[in-house]
Amino acid sequence: MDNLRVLELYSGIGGMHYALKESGIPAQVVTAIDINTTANQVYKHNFPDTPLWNKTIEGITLDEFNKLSFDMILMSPPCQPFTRIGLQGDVTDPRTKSFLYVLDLLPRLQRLPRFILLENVKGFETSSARARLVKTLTECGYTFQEIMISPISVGIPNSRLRYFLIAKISTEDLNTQAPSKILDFFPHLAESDSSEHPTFLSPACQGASQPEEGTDVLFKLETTAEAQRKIRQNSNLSVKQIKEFLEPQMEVNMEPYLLPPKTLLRYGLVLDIVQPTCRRSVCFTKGYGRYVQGTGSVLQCCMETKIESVFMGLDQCSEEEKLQRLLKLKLRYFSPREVANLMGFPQHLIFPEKIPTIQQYRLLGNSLNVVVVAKLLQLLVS
Ligand SMILES: C[S@@+](CC[C@H](N)C(=O)[O-])C[C@H]1O[C@@H](n2cnc3c(N)ncnc32)[C@H](O)[C@@H]1O
Repeated sequence: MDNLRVLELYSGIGGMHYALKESGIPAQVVTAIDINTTANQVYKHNFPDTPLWNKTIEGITLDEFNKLSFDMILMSPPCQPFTRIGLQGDVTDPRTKSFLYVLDLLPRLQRLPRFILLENVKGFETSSARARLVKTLTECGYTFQEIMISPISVGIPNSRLRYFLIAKISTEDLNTQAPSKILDFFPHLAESDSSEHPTFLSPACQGASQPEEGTDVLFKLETTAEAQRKIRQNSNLSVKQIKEFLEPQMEVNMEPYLLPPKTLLRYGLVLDIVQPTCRRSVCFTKGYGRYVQGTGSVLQCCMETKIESVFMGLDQCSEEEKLQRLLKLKLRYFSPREVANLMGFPQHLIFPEKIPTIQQYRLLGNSLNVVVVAKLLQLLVS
């Protein structure tokens, strides 16, 4: 396959670019676009040779897009209009404007890109923006699959349930498209008769129910409850332990990351605490390190202290005793490098020194799981 020309919209720190590299697909990002100057500094630092436009997407003309002549669009539009805890402004939220512009532009491009991958939060799947996306893709002749997936399903002990849509231009009669169903597991890619049309089958399906002969199996999937149960079972077995994602030097350098007494006293009972041997952690959001509740897990570093002995009757303790007990656990934040590890970023993602830790968490919290996207890209382009 020739090098694909890829347009990376809403590029942030380049999560999509890393996923593209990780996927092994021969490709080059011809342009990345984002308006966040801090994210752009990080992007530029790590991908100095990629043209990066510090512009609003809706300010770029059809002509400018046509000149880029791209085969693939990778994009993570702003998610605030769709988050369950937000106002859910959806298409009326000004932050959706640029995405609507992209949808408006797509049918008018001189040449439709062959592939599209979109990432967004849970909540997007029920939005009007998603309905418009699906309508546009259908009208343009794309076949697509929607998947809601978390890194746990690729063996990474971190929750980050996200909506993904992968779309491929199709010459098929649109009426024969597979009915749209949002999958909640990772389809496995099976050998396909035609290199043009991959077959997506669950492991449970392989060797069992083969696709009907002669069917276009672009996004044909085994979705029985039994198959899904087996996949979950299998994937749980292979989830790695948190310790595989930790930085060795943090053992001697954890002081700046320890939770301060005030935080322990105020939020001790609502912390999500994990140990190095755990096979789970909660999603790291952009507020990690600044806010405590619901922004990400914290790590217990002193394993001699039993967690039950700390929390048993804690709410009846005096403030002083409460603090003494909690301090014994040596709770710390994950470092940005460790968060990046749990999000599948390679070691060579470097934050320029001038980017403060809190900003690094912020940028990572806005980004995506690289391994999950890489696997989706392989599914899409194989
Ligand atoms: C969910 S984040 C995407 C993060 C990215 N995928 C990454 O790996 O870091 C959305 C990004 O869209 C950018 N953005 C929002 N509105 C924009 C617009 N109108 N034009 C260009 N970029 C925009 C934000 O600055 C932010 O970096």
